[in-house]
Amino acid sequence: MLKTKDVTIQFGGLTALSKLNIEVEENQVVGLIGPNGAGKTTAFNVITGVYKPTSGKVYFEENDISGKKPNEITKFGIARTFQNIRLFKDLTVLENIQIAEHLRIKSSLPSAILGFSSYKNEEKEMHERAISLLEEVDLLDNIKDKASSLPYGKQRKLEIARALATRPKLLLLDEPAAGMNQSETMQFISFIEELKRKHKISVLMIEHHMQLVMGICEKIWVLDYGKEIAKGLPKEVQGNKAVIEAYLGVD
Ligand SMILES: Nc1ncnc2c1ncn2[C@@H]1O[C@H](COP(=O)(O)OP(=O)(O)OP(=O)(O)O)[C@@H](O)[C@H]1O
Repeated sequence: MLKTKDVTIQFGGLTALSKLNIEVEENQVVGLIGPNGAGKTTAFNVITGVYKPTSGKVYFEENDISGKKPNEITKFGIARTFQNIRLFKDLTVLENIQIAEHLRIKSSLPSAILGFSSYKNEEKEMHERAISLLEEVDLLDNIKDKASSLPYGKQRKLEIARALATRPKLLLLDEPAAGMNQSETMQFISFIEELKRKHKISVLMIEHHMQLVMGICEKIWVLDYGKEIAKGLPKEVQGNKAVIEAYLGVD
């Protein structure tokens, strides 16, 4: 479903990504790991249209999406969360979801202004869907709270619900378990599995928490200095010499 073909990104003299070839298949949870500065977030930024590849291509369901704008890529069916949570902090929990839903609303502005029934129906449907998403991430009791007032773990879940509101086929999660304790992290495994089943999505996840990555990902790509150093099943990657050396910083 997602394929990067020899994606390279240069920032001045720095090659942040070098000939990256990642693949995510339908209904798969894939991990993207590697030491700090390896290029993981840069890979997300290329896939979601924040950066244009210097060379190489990104394909999603056979469409060439390289260099398309982030809002176009959302419409293809890719949504993401950020390493540093990005919510509309002064808006309520519900409003954060509604904004995301409006990104994909079908009615045109004139029909919205004139209050045509198609628009009203869509509004009603969107409201119901927002409520069901918030119920799914256990935020129904916080619906009127400002996003900034939520504890950290709930903000992360709101960000995921907001991403789901755009009805993605592929969800990119950038360090979703950062700041979670051990038991929250373990619960997060079943949370993601449930999302995958219910929304029929694939997930590409950057994560440093190895137990989570090994417990949830069907396939793992490992980057170091912008290059793929290993890929495979969790147990294959875990025992890979290059991976162990990259993490230990051995030359
Ligand atoms: N906009 C930019 N301009 C210049 N250099 C950048 C830019 N974005 C990323 N880089 C550089 O590219 C390299 C890869 O960074 P990136 O953030 O993708 O790494 P990462 O694997 O996500 O690291 P971390 O685990 O610390 O988040 C780093 O050397 C970073 O400084």
